[in-house]
Amino acid sequence: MRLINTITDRVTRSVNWLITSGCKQVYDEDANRKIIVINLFAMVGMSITFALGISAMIDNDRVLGIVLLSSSALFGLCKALLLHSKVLYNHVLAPFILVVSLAGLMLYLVITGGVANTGPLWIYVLPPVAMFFAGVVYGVITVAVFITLCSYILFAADGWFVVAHYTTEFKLRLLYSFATVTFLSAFYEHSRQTSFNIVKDLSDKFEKQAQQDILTRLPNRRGIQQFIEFESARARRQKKPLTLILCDIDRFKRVNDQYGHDGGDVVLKHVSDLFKASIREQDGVARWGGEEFLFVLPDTEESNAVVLAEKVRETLATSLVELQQEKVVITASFGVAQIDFEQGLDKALTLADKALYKAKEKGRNKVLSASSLARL
Ligand SMILES: Nc1nc2c(ncn2[C@@H]2O[C@H](COP(=O)(O)OP(=O)(O)OP(=O)(O)O)[C@@H](O)[C@H]2O)c(=O)[nH]1
Repeated sequence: MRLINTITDRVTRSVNWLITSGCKQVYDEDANRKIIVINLFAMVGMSITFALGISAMIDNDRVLGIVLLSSSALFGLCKALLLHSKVLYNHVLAPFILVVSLAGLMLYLVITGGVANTGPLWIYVLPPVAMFFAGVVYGVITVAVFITLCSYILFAADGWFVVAHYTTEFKLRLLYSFATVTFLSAFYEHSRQTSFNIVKDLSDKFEKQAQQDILTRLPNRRGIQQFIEFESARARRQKKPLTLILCDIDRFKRVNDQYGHDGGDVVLKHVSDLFKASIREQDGVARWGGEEFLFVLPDTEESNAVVLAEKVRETLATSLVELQQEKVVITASFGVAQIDFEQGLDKALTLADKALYKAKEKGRNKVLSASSLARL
């Protein structure tokens, strides 16, 4: 049983690796989905053309055999390109080779008729594949070039170029039906792309909303998380300091009790606007909880963060907020802690929280740093 599980697990992982090679996190979902289809198409195309090529060779049809085996090799090349993530633009190069080799193979089948004149039946594969891999514009251009070449080969060059014999009705209907399939494929791909873009825009909008606090327009806890992780990684890599300031509005419950929830919201907006205006472009500030805010200050030592917190504290305390025709003084307390990368982010947050608690304890409207706690 364990052996079967191990084998199933290995097979699943190998198949997964084979069909997802070339996918990258930096590409959007649609691009990665295309890469998976390219992988599948290249593998299926490589296998089928290889089998047909060997069969043609056995039947002594050397030219068809060589063409099919060459196509198989080109499909294999697409797969190999996707396996090598270091090849630049491999996700563009692979579908290009795939579409061009497919078009070449289809032209060959039209010219020679393939097996018993059934070759042209395969050309309907080209429009949906070209549209999907190259997009509507390049797909239509590719298919237009293909139809032009086909028309020339079937009509103008007839007699010396086309090896297979087709009736004029067959040739005309082949081109009409091919043009119809092309139109339908372009229409389908355009609708698919449009629907994808609408869904993506909506999903981006919802994602943004989920990361932003509606009242203050500041990032919320979830929204600042990515920024903290990114800046932590950068600070650790570049051996630069990164400091956090946790801030809590003083006696906010009283504001709510006295001026109502709407009055409290006005204060939250006032404080947020003031915080946003106080930081540098590279800094981040978020609404961490109800009346709690978190500043993330890259390339800043704890002592410098204390200076900034002092400045913000003083500006807030001196900028009065108008609530029900009254000018109200709003103050806040601040806890500052530099991240020690040996101890991690959570430890710095705990220290900042402790410093903030101490600042409240010492009478509020104060700034305290984590390192000053030891001296208290
Ligand atoms: N208006 C408003 N109030 C909120 C919001 N989120 C949290 N609050 C209120 O904020 C208040 C926080 O009160 P406490 O945690 O007791 O703290 P405090 O009154 O600020 O006292 P200290 O922190 O000790 O100075 C609570 O009454 C919450 O209901 C919000 O979005 N809008």
